[in-house]
Amino acid sequence: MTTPRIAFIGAGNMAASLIGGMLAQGLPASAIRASDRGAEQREKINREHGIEVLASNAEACRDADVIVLAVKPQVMKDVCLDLAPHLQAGQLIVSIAAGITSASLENWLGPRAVVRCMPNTPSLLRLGASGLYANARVSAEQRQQAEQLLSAVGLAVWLDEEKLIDAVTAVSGSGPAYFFLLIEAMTASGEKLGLPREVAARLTLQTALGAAQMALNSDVDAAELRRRVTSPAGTTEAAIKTFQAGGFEALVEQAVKAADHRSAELAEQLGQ
Ligand SMILES: NC(=O)C1=CN([C@@H]2O[C@H](COP(=O)(O)OP(=O)(O)OC[C@H]3O[C@@H](n4cnc5c(N)ncnc54)[C@H](OP(=O)(O)O)[C@@H]3O)[C@@H](O)[C@H]2O)C=CC1
Ligand SMILES: O=C(O)[C@@H]1CCC=N1
Repeated sequence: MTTPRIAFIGAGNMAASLIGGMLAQGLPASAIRASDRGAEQREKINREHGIEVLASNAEACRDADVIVLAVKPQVMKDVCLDLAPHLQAGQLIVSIAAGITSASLENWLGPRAVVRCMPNTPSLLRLGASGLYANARVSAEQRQQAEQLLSAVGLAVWLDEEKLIDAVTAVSGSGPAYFFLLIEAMTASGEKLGLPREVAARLTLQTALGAAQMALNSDVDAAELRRRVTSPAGTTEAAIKTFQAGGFEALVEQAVKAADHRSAELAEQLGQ
């Protein structure tokens, strides 16, 4: 397959993570263009990634094979309505916005091949996790193009049901922030116990990395790996009992459900 020309509309945090990951994977900088309304942001992305970053969304899209819509959900409608007259036949629209349905995008852009995708920021390190959903207009070649782009920056999983993008958003789209919160809390706790902050942070991070690698490479599940750390009447048991007494699992479930709910709510609020 030839290298697709990609245009990113909105060059913020998530676009930068995807662009950085794609370049690191070997995509030439000349294959990627972006646009952003902020002059400072345009300069920053151009400086950091060596790609062309334009002020005009329409110009960024000209002759692109794949157009990645990477603006906030709240401005998506206006961006799409402005862009619609400038789109060319055969262009694939990939939206990474939380909560904006493919039907809304087609209302604003006209009938289009649309892939909804929910990536996450570790894509920058090519350790991303994305869920993808294609509408019925997406051809087999376009499906492959979308998969090629997202699998270049990590795990890419297709979903048969668009509704499940809300769940992906709640688990892996927002997920890095949950782990960062745990890292922050564990580091602060280590510091309170007397460790220098830097030492507490490094121990926490290496433990997070080691635990994730172990779980990925193991043929037993996370619950069994946890049991293997937890000696009867030992220190881990004391900590786990405290987590459970505080309702840890139920709290995680509530938090993930809140993100899923918010994604559906965004679709209702912003989809008209
Ligand atoms: N951040 C994340 O972890 C993830 C985000 N997403 C989705 O990605 C999308 C982008 O999020 P994120 O990168 O965090 O947001 P950012 O605000 O960092 O990026 C969006 C960029 O688009 C610019 N922009 C706004 N309006 C326009 C316009 N009319 N034309 C061109 N550029 C414009 C913004 O400029 P300005 O700052 O001036 O508004 C900003 O630089 C969202 O829809 C979000 O749901 C999906 C997965 C993960
Ligand atoms: O918080 C948000 O709405 C976006 C979507 C997933 C991660 N960040």
